[in-house]
Amino acid sequence: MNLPENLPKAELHLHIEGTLEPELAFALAARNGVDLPFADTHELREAYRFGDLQSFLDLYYALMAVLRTADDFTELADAYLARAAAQGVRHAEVFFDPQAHTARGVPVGTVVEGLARALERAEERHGVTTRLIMCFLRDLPAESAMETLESVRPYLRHITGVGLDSAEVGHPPAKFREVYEAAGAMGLRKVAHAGEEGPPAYVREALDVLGVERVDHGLRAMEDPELVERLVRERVPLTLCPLSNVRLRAVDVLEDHPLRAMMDAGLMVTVNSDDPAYFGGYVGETFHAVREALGLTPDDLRRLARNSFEAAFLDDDEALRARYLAEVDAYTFD
Ligand SMILES: Nc1ncnc2[nH]cnc12
Ligand SMILES: [Zn+2]
Repeated sequence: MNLPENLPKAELHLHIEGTLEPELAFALAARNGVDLPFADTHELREAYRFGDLQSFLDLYYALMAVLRTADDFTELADAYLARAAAQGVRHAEVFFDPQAHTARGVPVGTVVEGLARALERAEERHGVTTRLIMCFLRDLPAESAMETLESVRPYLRHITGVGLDSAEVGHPPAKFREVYEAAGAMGLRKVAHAGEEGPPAYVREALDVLGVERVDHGLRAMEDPELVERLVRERVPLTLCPLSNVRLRAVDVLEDHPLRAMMDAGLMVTVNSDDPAYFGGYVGETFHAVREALGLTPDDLRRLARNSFEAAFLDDDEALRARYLAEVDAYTFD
């Protein structure tokens, strides 16, 4: 059955560590001899009530303790890709947080090679093409980000771009000017979280100082009409994550989410799942939820799916992008 939410799409805002389901967390904890401060998966799920971004990040980083070997990262990514494929994802650009692992003594090569093994066989196994994007933790010093960038030189063939995530307020994009310059010189594409909890000025800075090609979230850009006009004019893609915004209290309820208003304003928006194991749904479920809550039409959904492929880092394979766009156009809704 061709469910509307399963139409072909690209997922462009997905933290692989945020796909760690409680069941896999406990299985890896047992395998690696890691003690989790929760009795079982039920008790862990009970902890998924967040007041803001930081309260989520505290749990998100704590649970990563179970990820230790390259096989762990492969298994994590494989599980995500299987689920995503079942919900119509044809292309996934996957974020990971190297510093969250190296800080625990896991070598960056273990992380990259573990993830790359799953991503590189995903086309054959799941029918999903992939890109890998390494994110810097913005609440750590810029020097740490620069060292992290240097440390991945041996693995650059696996990495398409850099991003910026973690606690936003108080850590403006400009803090990472030199790091992004260096990343650009290494041929890496650039994105950054901005305007999730931070002000519209952070979105401008991400564009003007870091030179990002897409803005992750960008929600608070809506407070600044001039910025909106610019984002429309320059067709800057915004990778929205509506379920995340509700769970982290950026919006009260999904019905209040500005997605529809952003589309109406002419913004190039995409819909993504962010950290699906924590926020109540993968991207298909997210499409379903926004369709119900905001009354999106089949044409709206098709627009979102087209945007996702247009915003994807597929410039090295325009024929593939064209094929994906044709798949969106050919998809019929039940
Ligand atoms: N939504 C989010 N914002 C900032 N950092 C993150 N890391 C994982 N998910 C994140
Ligand atoms: Zn995110």
